[in-house]
Amino acid sequence: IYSSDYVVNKKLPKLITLFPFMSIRSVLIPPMPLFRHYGISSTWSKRNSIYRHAHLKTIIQAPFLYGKPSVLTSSVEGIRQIAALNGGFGRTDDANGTKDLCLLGLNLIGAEGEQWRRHRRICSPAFNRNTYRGVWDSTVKVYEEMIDKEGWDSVQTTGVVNVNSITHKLALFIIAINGFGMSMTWEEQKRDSQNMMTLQEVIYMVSSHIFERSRTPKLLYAIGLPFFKRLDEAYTTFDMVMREKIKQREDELTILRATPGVTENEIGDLARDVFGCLVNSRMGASEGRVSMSDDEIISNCFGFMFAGHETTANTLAATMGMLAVYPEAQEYVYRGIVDVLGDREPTFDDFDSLTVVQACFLEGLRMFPSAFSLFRHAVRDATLNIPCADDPSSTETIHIKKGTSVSGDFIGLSYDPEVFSEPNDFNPRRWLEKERSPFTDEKQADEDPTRGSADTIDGFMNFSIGPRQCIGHKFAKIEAVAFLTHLLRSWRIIPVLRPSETHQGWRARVLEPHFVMTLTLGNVPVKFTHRTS
Ligand code: HEM
Repeated sequence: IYSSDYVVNKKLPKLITLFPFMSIRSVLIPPMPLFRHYGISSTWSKRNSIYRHAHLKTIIQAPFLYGKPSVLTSSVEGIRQIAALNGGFGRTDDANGTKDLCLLGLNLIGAEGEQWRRHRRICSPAFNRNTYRGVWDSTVKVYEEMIDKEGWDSVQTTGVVNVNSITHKLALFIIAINGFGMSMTWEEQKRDSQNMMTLQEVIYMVSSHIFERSRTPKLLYAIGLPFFKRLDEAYTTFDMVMREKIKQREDELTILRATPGVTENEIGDLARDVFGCLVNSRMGASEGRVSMSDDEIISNCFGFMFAGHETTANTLAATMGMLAVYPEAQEYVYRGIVDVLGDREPTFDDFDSLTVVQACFLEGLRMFPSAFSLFRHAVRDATLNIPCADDPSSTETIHIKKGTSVSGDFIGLSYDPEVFSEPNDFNPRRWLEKERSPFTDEKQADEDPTRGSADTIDGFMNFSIGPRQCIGHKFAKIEAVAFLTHLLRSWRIIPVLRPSETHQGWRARVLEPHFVMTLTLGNVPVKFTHRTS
């Protein structure tokens, strides 16, 4: 069933399953390994082991009850090839949910070909130093508000805190502030006298029910079920607020542009966030620049919310969870922060020097790749040339028929011991090979001219690679580094253990993700103890 119509190489090892890993049935039906149904979390539960016998680190996943066979690869070269723009693999597909993300109009995530190029050309300049400074500053502001409103400033130890709820709120706020130009406060807002949803509720609702919105038949709205009424209200309000914001920002920019003597820098200041840059890009359209419609601006902001909220929040929660499991790594990161800052407050300009915090976040992302798979399908008959695992100097060509799904497995890659030694250990130091380790001789470390960069490790792709690489990767890193630096310099993260539970036992119980569109963590219970206590 799988060799002739889809994948041509019969030699590839096949993992026979009941359904495809990535299918609605895999999400809905709990795993039953006895019946060869492993569920959507298969690549996590098997980590790298499914490739152990595959001499190409590439297998065919062959469902026998329902669905088409697909190719799954954790090979660095394989993932590079499927991520390339002209390699014969496309992203947008009904099956992988990208089309749902265009429910408000075309955007960067859902576009292909020339349309994608246009969106990327307009969106890329919006991720600039001004925006990043805004991301840092707003993260610090939200952090300070959190400390104040949660009452942490008057205690030495907090009660049990679910880290995940903090990081989700933080990440959503930072996207709303910098992606849509909205203002958000940590304290819950109150509804007005007409009981209209607050802006926070609107944003929560819109960001967490994308698939319900795109896949539910209109009839359910017509019946007037309360949930769908609220969903409708949220989406309608979101659309209205965004249109008003576009108009308002456009008016401000028009006035500024018409003022004699105003420099491009001053205009840039007003277009200070991603949203402002998208609006501003349109103002130059008459000068021959490419531009976007209102719908496309709104849809792109919506896309940033989807792409940047859960991913950043889950990675931050996982990183903090791992820091709780590995207190010595936490002390290492703390000492790295003190090395850079001493007693003074961190600023955006410290970002490049805070390599140890960057490393900590990258290590969290390696161990929990929130975007866990690179979904592609062959848009024509295509080939992959993959080095053999047992002899990397020889390659094998895999022929793939048009229409076959091909996934890059970031979990398999991240836990491949040939790419990351001791992959089950949380080890931020691996990103800073040349960084001073606490055990290195002081003088020798100071003389090392290459010290100090959290460079990416060859083979790390959890922000993807190639032309469609995550446009928000630096946005996410800056947000994470600003938050973790502030938190870790004042607080120790301690896991809330059950009686006689070990740190590793806590890790196995708590840091076990579940999967929908992203790799997601549940409740991550910790305590924070002030470092002065
Ligand atoms: C830890 C956080 C993040 C992770 C792990 C992550 C991961 C990824 C990955 C793997 C892709 C490529 C998907 C593919 O090629 O099919 C991607 C694309 C994308 N990401 Fe992120 N992302 C993160 C944060 C963000 C943030 C904060 C934003 C926006 C503010 C963002 C916006 C996007 C967009 C718009 C794309 C599509 C780019 C294109 O197709 O040209 N991401 N992300």
